[in-house]
Amino acid sequence: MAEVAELVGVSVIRGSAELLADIDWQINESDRWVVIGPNGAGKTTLLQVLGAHLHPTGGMVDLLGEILGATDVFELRPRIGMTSAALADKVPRGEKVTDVVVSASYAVLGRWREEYEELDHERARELLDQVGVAHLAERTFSTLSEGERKRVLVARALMSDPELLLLDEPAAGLDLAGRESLVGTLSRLALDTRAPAQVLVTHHVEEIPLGITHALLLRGGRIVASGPLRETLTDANMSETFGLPLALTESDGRWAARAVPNGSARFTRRTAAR
Ligand SMILES: Nc1ncnc2c1ncn2[C@@H]1O[C@H](COP(=O)(O)OP(=O)(O)OP(=O)(O)O)[C@@H](O)[C@H]1O
Repeated sequence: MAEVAELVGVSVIRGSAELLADIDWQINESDRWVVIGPNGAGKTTLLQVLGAHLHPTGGMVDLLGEILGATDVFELRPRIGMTSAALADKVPRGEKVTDVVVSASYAVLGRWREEYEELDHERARELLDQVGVAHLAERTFSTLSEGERKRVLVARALMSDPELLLLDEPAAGLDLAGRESLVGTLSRLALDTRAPAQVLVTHHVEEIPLGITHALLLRGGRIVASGPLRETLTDANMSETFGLPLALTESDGRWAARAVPNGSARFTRRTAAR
């Protein structure tokens, strides 16, 4: 099984704040990971490291066979597809949807003087079709709804045929119908054996698409648990991650979580016993 990324003892420190500590993680070609954790857990920081946008303070990061710090990140980044709210904010006003997608071939945002081949445009249209927004290709990105923008950014992330796909809270801010529809699209992507290795960040187990194989739970910059999805996504691990007694249920591959009423005494006993 080919390895896509390996992190050994990774830490990120800013001033006196430890954003990430002791992160050991291996991602293989066929893996589809979900990273779950509360606000401020370090999820986005971890994704920034995986996207070669942030160099860690300590430890070793091997991305697609290249060691961060000893490789040209500008050659590495196009091999990694990424979506995030920060990226959406950087799309220039007035940018056409099809150009938001096609410009990913050069790992730039905002078309300027690059010359694209007709094949690139064809691929952009195919990808927009794959995520269900082909009809919006000629629209201006800033006129799209939140859900439509998220889909366009997934198409953009796939444009360079990446070997690793990073999705930072792809369903955040969507209404129920929008979330379910996007989770359906992401499920097809996760289940597609030809698709690249994937890492999806979320706060909510309800947003885990079908096809996700592994979970990494993060709290305070440290891994609480990581491994195959069903072994990792347990009541005990999730309760520790969110600091709240939680009960999880799974039905047909979709997950839900709720706080356990009067569960605090049980939770306190269990965590105190560690
Ligand atoms: N430059 C910085 N200096 C100090 N602290 C920082 C810096 N950048 C981020 N942080 C802190 O690091 C922590 C982790 O941030 P990060 O954005 O990775 O968390 P997250 O899990 O993605 O959070 P959220 O779910 O709220 O998006 C937060 O407490 C944040 O305030």
